[in-house]
Amino acid sequence: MTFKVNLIILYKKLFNMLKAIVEESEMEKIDRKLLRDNAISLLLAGRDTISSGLSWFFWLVSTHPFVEAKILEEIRANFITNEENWLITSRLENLNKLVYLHGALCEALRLFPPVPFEHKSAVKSDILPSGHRVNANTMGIYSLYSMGRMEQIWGEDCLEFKPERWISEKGSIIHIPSYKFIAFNAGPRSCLGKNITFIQMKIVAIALLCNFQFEVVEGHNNVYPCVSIILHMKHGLKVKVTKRGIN
Ligand code: HEM
Repeated sequence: MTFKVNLIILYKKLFNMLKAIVEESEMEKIDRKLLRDNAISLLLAGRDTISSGLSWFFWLVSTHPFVEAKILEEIRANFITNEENWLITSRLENLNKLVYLHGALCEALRLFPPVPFEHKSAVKSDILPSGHRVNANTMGIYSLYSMGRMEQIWGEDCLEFKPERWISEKGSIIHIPSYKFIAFNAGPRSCLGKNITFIQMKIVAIALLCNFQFEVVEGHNNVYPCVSIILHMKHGLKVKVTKRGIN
């Protein structure tokens, strides 16, 4: 399918970039192993995370018809949508126009962060703003899942799926600091693939939403996360898929 080809092209570009960096550097002789390991970690880091994020995104969209309609309206307004031409969508400047879709993706990642918990260790003993003392090497585990749903952080409507939360009055995306929107972690070891994630998720979302409608199968009410390193759906997502044309 076209979107699969697009992702392969993206990864090929990524691999060639890494190759060029190694070839151009003085360390040319090193380490094809370094190159291999970096390419593999980029591929692995972006596989289950994106698929989990997309599953929750499609579930949220299919259960919020108003949001789905607005996403489709935005795609319709910004793209030529016949199949031959849809490759055009993979251009960055075109994807950047999809502000509402961007907001919907951020909102899905806020409510269902594919990496649901994280840890940090204290280099030396310290006192947290809360007054709690931590000793050197103490490991603190924190829940990205809970942080995405806290009223103190996101306000009274923190449990609602509201792409509008991310959009300013002027219609542009509101920048939210990574210590608040924590799905990609914050600080020195945060996700290197954040930007490419949005490109990939947008391409898949456009390709699927333009061509198909997804309805959660009646009676499949047990959609909730399983506790694991990646926030998969415990019982998967059963959907009825119907073909549609966007025009
Ligand atoms: C929805 C998609 C994604 C989410 C939610 C996500 C989230 C995260 C998080 C929370 C971390 C920190 C992990 C830790 O501290 O142990 C991380 C690290 C990382 N991510 Fe992602 N990620 C996503 C997609 C991607 C993609 C597509 C790539 C690459 C193509 C990628 C590459 C990396 C790499 C290389 C690191 C390690 C950074 C470091 O340790 O310095 N990620 N990601």
